[in-house]
Amino acid sequence: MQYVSTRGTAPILGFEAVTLAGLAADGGLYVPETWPTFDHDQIAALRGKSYAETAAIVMAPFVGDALSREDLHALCVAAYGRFEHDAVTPLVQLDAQHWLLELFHGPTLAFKDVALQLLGLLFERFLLGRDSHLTVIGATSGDTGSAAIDALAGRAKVDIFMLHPEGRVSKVQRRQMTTVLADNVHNIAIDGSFDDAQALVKAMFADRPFAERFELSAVNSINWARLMAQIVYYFYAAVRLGGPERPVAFSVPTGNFGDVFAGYCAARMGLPIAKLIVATNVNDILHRALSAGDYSAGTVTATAAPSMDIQVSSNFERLLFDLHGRDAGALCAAMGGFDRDKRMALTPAMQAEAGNIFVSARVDAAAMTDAMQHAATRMGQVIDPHTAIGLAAARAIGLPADVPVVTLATAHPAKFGDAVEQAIGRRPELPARIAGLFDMPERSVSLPATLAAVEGHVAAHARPRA
Ligand SMILES: Cc1ncc(COP(=O)(O)O)c(C=O)c1O
Ligand SMILES: N[C@@H](CCOP(=O)(O)O)C(=O)O
Repeated sequence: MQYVSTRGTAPILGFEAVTLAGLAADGGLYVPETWPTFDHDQIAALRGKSYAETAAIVMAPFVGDALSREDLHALCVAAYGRFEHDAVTPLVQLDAQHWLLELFHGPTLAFKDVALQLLGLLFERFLLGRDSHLTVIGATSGDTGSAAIDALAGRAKVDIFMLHPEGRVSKVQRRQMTTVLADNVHNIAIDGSFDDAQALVKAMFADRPFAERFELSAVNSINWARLMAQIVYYFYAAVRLGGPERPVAFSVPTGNFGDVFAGYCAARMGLPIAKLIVATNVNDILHRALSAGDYSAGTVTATAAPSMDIQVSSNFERLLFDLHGRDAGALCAAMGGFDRDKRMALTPAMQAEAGNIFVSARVDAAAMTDAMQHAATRMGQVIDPHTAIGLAAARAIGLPADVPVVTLATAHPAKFGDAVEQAIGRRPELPARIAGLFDMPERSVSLPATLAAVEGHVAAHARPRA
């Protein structure tokens, strides 16, 4: 499998190189040159397979000859061995039509572990025997940071610099990052929003001498390997609910458009998906884009679902690439306009094409609270604010009763204890794996959200290419 950049001028790469590269050198995002497909029988054959087996089968076409089948399976067994549920991503039935897909049984209690536990192992494998040292740069609104730090802490050939918006992540999220004191972990609290942090990451990649000197790589969903690993749980859940015979819908709490784009990839690969519900909070650029063609960024509003407080969603570019007929020139012009004006109009034809698979809903604070209360009192489930947004959207969209609707439960409620307590009057207990978090010392530096300040800090602490 080869990978092409959405901007069309970066080198075409294989899986190993694309994993280590993160962002493409032309500022674009890598996507598979063609979508591999699974036919009805291949999907049906996934029934009864373990999560690790399913993962190895679904990811094999993307990995190509970069790893043998046995090696890929062994890495999946190791990555998912750290999850606390035998099913890795279990389904919980809520009522006759609705299910939760619990993605938070990994080490840091959010769906990010599903991809990042594997990515940490892939980095290690691909760096083996190379005279190379990666400098991983990441931006987080809370969950990617903790999951990436857990996956990379102490690894000899990687340093990780993680930027989070100061004061805009939950206390548990912050401490999951800042209490990891391994020498190769560098936490940076920036004076700005997640969008500012993400823009700084992209600016560091765009500074090619800097990017090459420090061998930059990415752990955000700009890295194709992140999305690839997230495709698996769509297959895993769908076959458990009657797929491929019965199409299943998924409701996805959405910020950077990575998780729901993984669902789109699954659909492109042949998985019968009835609809992908893009659930946003009041930071609703994606809802406006999909429902009215208005892709225009406003200012970020801080909410009780901070991991979705995003206006400029990186992975939307991957969808736009397909909506532009994979014409990189047209996409570059559109993205150039968006960078300049902070707005882009989707044509009616693009809206119609996206509407074949996506539908969207905007969930405000009251509807989110209502969903948390409804889940707790009527369904016996304590859910986190992000999951609540997915569930509220699933109920608001109202798909036909014979379509099973799976809401992705993206984080454990204990990560957002204050918000959960405020909504349902009871605080979720901290799970054992993070019980000591509030007794541990923290390490982080605060920096202004400027390229000079952040590059200066990275340069002072990273290991440049020999
Ligand atoms: C708990 C949680 N839910 C939902 C999201 C949104 O996912 P995505 O950014 O892939 O759209 C995030 C952040 O990525 C998150 O941390
Ligand atoms: N919500 C995310 C934001 C970064 O998203 P990513 O999927 O691109 O890494 C977070 O929790 O950090």
